[in-house]
Amino acid sequence: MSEGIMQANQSNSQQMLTAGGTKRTTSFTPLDGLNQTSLPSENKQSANSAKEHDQKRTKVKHNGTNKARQVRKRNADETVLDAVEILLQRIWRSSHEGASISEPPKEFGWVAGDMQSEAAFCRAPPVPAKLAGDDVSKCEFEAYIHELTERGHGIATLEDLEDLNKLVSGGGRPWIFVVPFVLKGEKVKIRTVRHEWGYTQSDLLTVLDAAPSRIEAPCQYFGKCSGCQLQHIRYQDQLVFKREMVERAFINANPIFAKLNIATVSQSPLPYGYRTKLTPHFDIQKSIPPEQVAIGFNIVGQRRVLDIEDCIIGTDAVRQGAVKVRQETKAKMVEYKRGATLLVRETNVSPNDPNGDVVGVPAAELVKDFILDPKSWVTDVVEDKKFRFPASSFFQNNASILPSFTGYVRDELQKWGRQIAALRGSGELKYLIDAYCGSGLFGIACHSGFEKVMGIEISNESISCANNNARMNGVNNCDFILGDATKIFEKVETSADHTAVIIDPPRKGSSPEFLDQLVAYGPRVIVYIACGVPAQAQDINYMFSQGALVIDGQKASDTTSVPASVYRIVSIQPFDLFPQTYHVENIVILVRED
Ligand SMILES: C[S@@+](CC[C@H](N)C(=O)[O-])C[C@H]1O[C@@H](n2cnc3c(N)ncnc32)[C@H](O)[C@@H]1O
Repeated sequence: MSEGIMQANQSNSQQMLTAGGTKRTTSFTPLDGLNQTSLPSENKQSANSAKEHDQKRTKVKHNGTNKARQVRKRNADETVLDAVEILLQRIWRSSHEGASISEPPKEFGWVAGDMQSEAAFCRAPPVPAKLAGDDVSKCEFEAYIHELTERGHGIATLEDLEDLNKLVSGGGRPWIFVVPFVLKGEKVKIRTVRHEWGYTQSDLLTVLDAAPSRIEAPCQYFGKCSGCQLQHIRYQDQLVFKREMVERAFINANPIFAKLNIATVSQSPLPYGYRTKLTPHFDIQKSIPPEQVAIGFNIVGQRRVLDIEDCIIGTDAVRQGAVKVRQETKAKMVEYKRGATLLVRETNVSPNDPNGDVVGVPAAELVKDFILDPKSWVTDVVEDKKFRFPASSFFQNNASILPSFTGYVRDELQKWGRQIAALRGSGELKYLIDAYCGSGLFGIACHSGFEKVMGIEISNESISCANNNARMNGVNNCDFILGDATKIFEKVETSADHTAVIIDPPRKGSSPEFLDQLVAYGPRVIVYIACGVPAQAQDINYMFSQGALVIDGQKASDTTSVPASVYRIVSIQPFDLFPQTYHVENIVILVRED
């Protein structure tokens, strides 16, 4: 077995796809069944777990703004339905501005809140005649892109904007096509793939009228590889898109969140060459000779692997490592009985001795290298601090943005500490809780100025890293403990008046159990960091529904709870940790009202 193997992949019996090596222009060669609304397996898993979590949250206590979503149908991609809803609502409202009716009529379909009825979906949209037969695939149309989903897929109709306005303002509904790699305002040629509930998946054939923010994607695999979705969009416009997506996630959670002010997305210093970790993989199939096995990433919407020689979002060190592990693995492919996932991770080593101890070497003197063994240790550098952790465990993957990311949290904590002290005389922040602390990144980066930092984390391995990292950096006021985040409140002895809490849960968000205890404890400041913004927005809406959050001076009208503490949101700052992909990290700061 290669030292770079993390885990066996499930092999499948599909045919191998020969990698396309040509640079993409505005014409696309559609892969059979290519569409982005079928999620790559990793995303699908996280989407599923987020859904389970949402349901739990909804069951426990929920404001109910998204009730309708529970009844939406099996295969439909929620993000598509959301984007369609937003598009149709926008058009309908703009054409009825000033009119006495403020809501679309009920016959309008799911837009009018008639989402409980499956019939509403099927009734309204006229399926184009060409698509009405049994075989809906491979019909070609010219279509117009009016909106993007939160994953960057285009929502297209056969009507241009003017005709769409006429149709929708008259209460009609267009048929919807979902198309990858397009931009708002573009006219494109598409080929249909299959029907889903309320829309038709399609491939992009040609861009007929390109949007001004369209650029040539620099990666030869873009459009086939499932890793990146936004390379065809100018970087500054990717940031605009991501800000809109954060806004949309919050408004989806509760329309009152339209009142929130979301800052411009803080950009990554490196839009390419930023990823400090890559996990190429391969499948073994009897029908494929070992020398032809593809090593790379999944093809968009499929479980087949695309052979990828180089991934340009990787750092230089990671790209070198990827070339090496690929060569080594190909050379002994004949030995593999099953597929596997390979790991390449950037690390920092002593300039004089790459295998030597880094503990005594100042962070600024370390140099970049790569490692391939999941059991070996990585050293990452963030500002003047070193962080060590096993190569297979979690750490933020964009080192170029981490100084401004952690620096922002530290500056905000200090700023609010000063403001609270100025207002209350002696109310400064003295204690910090770092919940879901991983290997101690935020607790250690923000420790100065606090008397004590306490972290909690469910992974045994990460918690021992966190304590070692504090020691290695000469940080003496941190104590990281093993446990479920919900247990932290049993152990906290510090006064809530002097305490700030950072929470940085996994993509599925936190839990009502944690949030209830957080509000009952009532720290002065809460910093909520999230890579799963929809789940974060749901968590914040949960606080709102419990009466623990005021928005623009307003409390949830239907709450009967009397919370122990009430917060207001003082900032929402997204950070682009994942350029070229639809992912975004978001930091919400809440300050207790007194
Ligand atoms: C998004 S990571 C953040 C880690 C850390 N804050 C960082 O930035 O490096 C989420 C962390 O939460 C941990 N975690 C997941 N569920 C947890 C739970 N119920 N209680 C405590 N920690 C949990 C995971 O092991 C993971 O380290």
